[in-house]
Amino acid sequence: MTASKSTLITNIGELMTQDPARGAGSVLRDAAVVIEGERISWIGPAGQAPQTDEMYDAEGRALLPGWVDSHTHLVFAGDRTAEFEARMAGESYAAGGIAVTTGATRAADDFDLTRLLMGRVAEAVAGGTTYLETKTGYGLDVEHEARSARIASTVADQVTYLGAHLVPDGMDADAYTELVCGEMLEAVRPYVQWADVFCERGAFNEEQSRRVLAACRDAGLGLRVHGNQLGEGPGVQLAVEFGAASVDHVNYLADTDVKALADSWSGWDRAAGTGERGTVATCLPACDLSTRQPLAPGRQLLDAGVEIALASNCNPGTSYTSSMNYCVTTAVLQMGLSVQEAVRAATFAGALALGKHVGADVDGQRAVGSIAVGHRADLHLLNAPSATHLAYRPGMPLTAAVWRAGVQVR
Ligand SMILES: N=CN[C@@H](CCC(=O)O)C(=O)O
Ligand SMILES: [Zn+2]
Repeated sequence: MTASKSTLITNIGELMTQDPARGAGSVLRDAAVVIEGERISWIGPAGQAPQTDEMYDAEGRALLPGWVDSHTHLVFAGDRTAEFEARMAGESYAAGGIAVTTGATRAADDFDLTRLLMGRVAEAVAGGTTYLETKTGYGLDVEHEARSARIASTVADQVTYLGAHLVPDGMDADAYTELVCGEMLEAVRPYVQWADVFCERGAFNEEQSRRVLAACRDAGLGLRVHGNQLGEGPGVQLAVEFGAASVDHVNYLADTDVKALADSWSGWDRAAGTGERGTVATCLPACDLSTRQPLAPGRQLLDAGVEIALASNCNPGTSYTSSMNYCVTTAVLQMGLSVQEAVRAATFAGALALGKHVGADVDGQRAVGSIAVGHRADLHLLNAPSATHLAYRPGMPLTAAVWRAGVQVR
């Protein structure tokens, strides 16, 4: 066996590790990092760095963990510009638009769907995303959900089954829910790690959502929920009750929802990043802006003790961007998060939402979302001396270089 190539990234002006184990030392100055193969093998002061095969001079710029985008819908064909234009002219978002994308997705062949997905992942990676979840949900029959799951599994790091995205036109909601929990679940099962349900007015009600979550849990899948996007509803409570890893959107929360989420984290030490984890509240600010919904109450949730993640929700209906830089910028400028909090939400907490946050070699896969020895070498070099520039210089092209599993991909 040949030894892995080692690369020293040195002269890092600000190294934001997002490793809670480092406590107050989680931001290092004049630092260096060594990558060996796909993993991080050393972190420390630049002056004490070991000899390596190769060297990369960061020229005093800031190095962060690569973004972990824990919520995307990238397996689709077609275009919804007209719907977006109507929304900008005053229409509100409704779940029914999903049917338009379903028609176009079913009509695309495997080659085109794969090409479109790969192009979108490449865009995300070029923007600093190094670990990415994506969902089915634009197939909505057994054949096309299974095909979406299979194609997604060849490109994304993790795949979520979202057969329960919309009841297809002409189908009875209960009969469709039955299909989602039975034959469709069996067909996608080899390709997916997670299941999700769009628990919302116009999509799946509480009872149907409960059936989907129970069936998918019994099939051994991890759970996530689209909840409380368009109004208050049962999504958050269901997610907590089922021990879902994440509930996403969380725009309209009753006090009891915030309490349920906070209670799920009562055994967790946020500063140390250890303990019994709860249900992450995943905020999707790009979606909130594109649908003109109030931004999710990220500040309130953090203050209540909830771990919040930021994700792009890249999809053709409500959020046609995979820019995590943009999500972080918005979280700081408009949601009241500090830069540290926003970066943590888009890295460490994203990994938490996908179960990939602690230790190395969890289930044979390395942890992501923080820069620590043994973790996957997923790194994002900014074209700026500090992460603060993400909010200070909104919209600027701040991604200078990206390493994904140890390979420089940009
Ligand atoms: N809310 C449900 N699903 C997507 C939107 C899907 C669509 O409109 O195509 C979301 O997360 O926003
Ligand atoms: Zn979504």
